Amino acid sequence: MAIRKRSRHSVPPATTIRRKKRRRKMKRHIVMIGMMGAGKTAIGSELARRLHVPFTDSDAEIESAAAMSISEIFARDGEAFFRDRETQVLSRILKGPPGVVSTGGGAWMQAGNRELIRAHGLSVWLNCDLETLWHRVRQRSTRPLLKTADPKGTLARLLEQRAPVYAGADVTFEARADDSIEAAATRLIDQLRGIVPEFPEAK
Ligand SMILES: Nc1ncnc2c1ncn2[C@@H]1O[C@H](COP(=O)(O)OP(=O)(O)OP(=O)(O)O)[C@@H](O)[C@H]1O
Ligand SMILES: O=C(O)C1=C[C@@H](O)[C@@H](O)[C@H](O)C1
Ligand SMILES: [Mg+2]
Repeated sequence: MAIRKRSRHSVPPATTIRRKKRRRKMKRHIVMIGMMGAGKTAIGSELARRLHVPFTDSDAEIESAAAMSISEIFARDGEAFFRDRETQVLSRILKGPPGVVSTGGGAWMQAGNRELIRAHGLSVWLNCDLETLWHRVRQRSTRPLLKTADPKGTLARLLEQRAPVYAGADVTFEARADDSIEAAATRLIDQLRGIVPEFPEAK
């Protein structure tokens, strides 16, 4: 049987086409860090959806493992207990398949967690101003650290203490009060595309 040679202009075999269409795989996690209300969960889940990668939220994982809300865990077992669980859960998530991981607002404050995150992912600080944070968190009573006589003052103090440590993240994303979650995710994707070499194509 005669074997026909492919011309320079012929259509490539189906296998080549499939290989070209296959999505680029992320090699490391993208880890969202920052204050409560900065949008780690909201923007993180939108980012994961657009990149077609798994999304995990450390707060949600702790709550489902304990079958209790974070407020209940703080009230029954205390903050130190919660922080231990947070480290365990983060370690498990970060050793799993790469995706977008949203952390709790205090996770980056522990040196051991920062090491863990640096070993497995790219950290992204959602930098957000106090007024925007307050506007977002004041409606809901799900943040135990804000159950004080002056929650806005507490939020301001936490922001002041934490901002210099958050600033050690690999990437700083300037969260804007007037962005929608979708618009923020689009800006973040554009910013990350220039930083992450194997960045997957986004929707
Ligand atoms: N542009 C925006 N970016 C982020 N969040 C927004 C935006 N606009 C509105 N929101 C709302 O603000 C809230 C942000 O809270 P979110 O739970 O995502 O914060 P978080 O950083 O995960 O906080 P926590 O540390 O408490 O988990 C959500 O209710 C979200 O719907
Ligand atoms: O800022 C923090 O320390 C916290 C933020 C939330 O995500 C939760 O992890 C918890 O309420 C503590
Ligand atoms: Mg969250």
